Amino acid sequence: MNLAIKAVGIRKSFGNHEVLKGLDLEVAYGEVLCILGPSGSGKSTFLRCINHLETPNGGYVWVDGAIMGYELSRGALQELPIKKLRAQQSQLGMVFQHFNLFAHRTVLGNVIEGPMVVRGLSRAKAEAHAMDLLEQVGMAGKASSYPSQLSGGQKQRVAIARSLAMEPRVMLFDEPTSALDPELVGEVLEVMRNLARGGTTMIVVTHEIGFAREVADRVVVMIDGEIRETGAPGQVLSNPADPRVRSFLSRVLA
Ligand SMILES: Nc1ncnc2c1ncn2[C@@H]1O[C@H](COP(=O)(O)OP(=O)(O)OP(=O)(O)O)[C@@H](O)[C@H]1O
Repeated sequence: MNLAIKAVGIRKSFGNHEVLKGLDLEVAYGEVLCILGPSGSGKSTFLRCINHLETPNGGYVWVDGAIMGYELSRGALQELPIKKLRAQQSQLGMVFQHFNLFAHRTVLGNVIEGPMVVRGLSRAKAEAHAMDLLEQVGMAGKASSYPSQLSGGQKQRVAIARSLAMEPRVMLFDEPTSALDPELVGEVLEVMRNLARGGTTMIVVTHEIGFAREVADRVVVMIDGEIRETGAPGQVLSNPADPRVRSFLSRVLA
């Protein structure tokens, strides 16, 4: 069986600033991987390179065995035209720190938009599926509300349902709780915990060490554009081998 994600030698620079210094990562289907690390270590950039929201300057990413951003044409790799790239990207659900909901659409309208436009589902099918997903994230009762009528935690739960509606192979979360008031963090983590229990493949960039300890199958710690440590949460979080990882964790766990 293919890996869900395989990334090899991912490099990314902005001007002279080398943000990612050749990262390798493999994620199996059903796995939950949490990426931790200090602010500015390149976690978000890595996630954005995985789904080609940023084009890496070096290295390749495979999603279910297909190389992201390229196709083989006459024996050579050619960059994908934008339409094909968008189709590939839709295999990766992305949940951002800021929810990016359409303000002028209802909750239901937000969730059915992608499946109707991109997957070509009928309104009735898209609506039935969306209501199931809204039920799953505890938001079915707000289907006809507008985003401005929701709390941050509720908006993020809708954003998660909207990503799931595209039936992605992998869900990517980029600090999904860091813009939330502390009392709203728990409800979003609970939805993510349930997804993980249900077997969803997930890569989660997070500062929530407790969530990583409890839910992750594997934890990766990035420092200064490199993966410095990877392993089971118990081992990485309690007994890291790398001194810089030890120092980062002792700061955040203090
Ligand atoms: N589009 C961009 N243009 C220029 N520099 C960028 C861009 N995106 C990210 N960077 C820089 O890359 C570095 C890594 O940023 P990134 O957001 O990936 O870090 P992070 O580990 O996710 O940080 P945080 O935990 O604070 O979100 C930072 O120095 C940032 O300023």
